[in-house]
Amino acid sequence: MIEETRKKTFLGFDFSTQRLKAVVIGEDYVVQQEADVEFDNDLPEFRTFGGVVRGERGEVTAPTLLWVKALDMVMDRLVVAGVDFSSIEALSGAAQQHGSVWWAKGSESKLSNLSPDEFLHTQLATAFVVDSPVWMDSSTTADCRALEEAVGGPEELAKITGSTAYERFTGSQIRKMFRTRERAYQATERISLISSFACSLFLGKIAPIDLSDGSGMNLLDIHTKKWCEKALKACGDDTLESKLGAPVPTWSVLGNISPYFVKRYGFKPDCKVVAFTGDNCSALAGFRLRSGWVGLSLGTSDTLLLGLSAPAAPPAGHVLVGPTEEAPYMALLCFANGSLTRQYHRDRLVGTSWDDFTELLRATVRGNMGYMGIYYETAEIVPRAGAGRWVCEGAGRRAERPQPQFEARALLEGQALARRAHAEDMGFKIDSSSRLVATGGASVNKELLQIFADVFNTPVYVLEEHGNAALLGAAIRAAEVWSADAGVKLTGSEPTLSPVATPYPDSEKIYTPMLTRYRLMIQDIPKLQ
Ligand SMILES: Nc1ncnc2c1ncn2[C@@H]1O[C@H](COP(=O)(O)OP(=O)(O)O)[C@@H](O)[C@H]1O
Ligand SMILES: O=C(CO)[C@@H](O)[C@H](O)COP(=O)(O)O
Repeated sequence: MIEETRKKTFLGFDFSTQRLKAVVIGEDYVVQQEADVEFDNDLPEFRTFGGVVRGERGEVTAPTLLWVKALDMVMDRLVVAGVDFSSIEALSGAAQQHGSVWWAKGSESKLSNLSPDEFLHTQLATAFVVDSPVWMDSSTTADCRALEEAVGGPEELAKITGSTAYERFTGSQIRKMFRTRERAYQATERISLISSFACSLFLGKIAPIDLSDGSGMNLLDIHTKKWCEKALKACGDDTLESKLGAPVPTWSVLGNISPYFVKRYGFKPDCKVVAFTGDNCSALAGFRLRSGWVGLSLGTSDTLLLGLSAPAAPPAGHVLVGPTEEAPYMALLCFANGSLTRQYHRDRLVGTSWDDFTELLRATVRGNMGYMGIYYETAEIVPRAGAGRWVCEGAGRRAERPQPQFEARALLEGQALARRAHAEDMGFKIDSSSRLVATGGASVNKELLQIFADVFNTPVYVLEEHGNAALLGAAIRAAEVWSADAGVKLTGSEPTLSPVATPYPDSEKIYTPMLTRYRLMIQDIPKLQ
């Protein structure tokens, strides 16, 4: 490795559900500038709520052009923040997982001939055949069952692809498009994940899908790291493989940045674009979790993540190819009712202030005098269930009109109990070396993290450097992949973890019986088939 003195910086993006974030780090991995664009408020013309548009039968989509316009906007905000684009050696990114982008015929040629004098969104206005189905979509149950059957059953599909069929996974979404909108399918030149779509904008051509995010499709053989032929055949026609392109390791340098960015923003022509990946994969790369540590992403979804050394087929949740060479595989468990559900009930119970919600929580005790609740404002992924609310008192009776303070705690304790119960079903074991490492928008809420610490009976940490591990992970991956590729040593080191919540000594006594009650409660919830 050589040491160089010229200033080197790295750029990371996170195209998550509700906003687009960007960060510039130095070669010491210290954050230098950042910017973000919130879809609902900054781009109201797309009429999204929480970054998405909901249909009547579980369809959840986002207008693809919204993300392109958000990129135009975030780039301008980085300019205003004083970013010197000429010092950026490499960039990478993360994006919400599973969602698909349907590129119209001729769009790759548009991507490679962009005029630097105009915004991306005006030039790509006709580049997408349909809006993008996203991870909250629950409209493909029939396609999931058909995919499982075609591959030899749910266990076989899980053995091959790391997961039984899930509605939001891209394979069943593609199958639904092929089955119900065949003209749109046929008019499609390429299908990207949201991560590889975002990467394509920087690369000036369609970027390959990376193996880690590609494992969230139910189409990839996570052992051979190639598309599973039977799964492809079940989801589309013989053009599907070429529509997807061959997947690549997440740590690949895909090429130099497109001339559009060089001319419009002053990037160096040899600034490298490193493959983009899923936000949870990127968070895992940002966390550097040790054995026994679990990542807890509290973004729009609540997601639990852990690194694995081998691709064990999970009884619940998903196994993905890992995002770095050090983390060959990862396990993931995703709950759809995360921040937006907390936010909805905060608004209902006290209005728009998190401080007022905290006051409400403080009027209750840990264990909530027996009140427990399960609140789904959107179809839940784990367990598979439709929207609904189930609140009961200590004696197990349905609580008819619980006071707002009991509801506030029942919501948060119910969520944490669900995370623990289903993590245990996935094989997660708690011992004295366990830790939760939290990230995402809600990880600033100390009371919420205290509830997680108590329910898991495990200390909770956060990253000192940044509250968004997916975003920081994207910039660090750009730096590390560039460093290995260029043979140039960087000074950055492991992120620092700070403790934010420690379990009280009586936590186990309070929450173990509640865990049993949670398991009984979910048996009575009508499941989606
Ligand atoms: N103080 C807080 N307490 C709890 N949740 C919060 C707080 N501040 C922000 N949030 C939640 O963070 C969410 C956004 O998190 P973020 O990680 O940006 O989402 P995503 O990455 O999915 O777009 C919002 O929906 C909001 O409810
Ligand atoms: O579907 C999943 C993971 O399987 C979600 O976690 C999405 O990746 C959305 O992420 P956030 O926007 O909630 O971070």
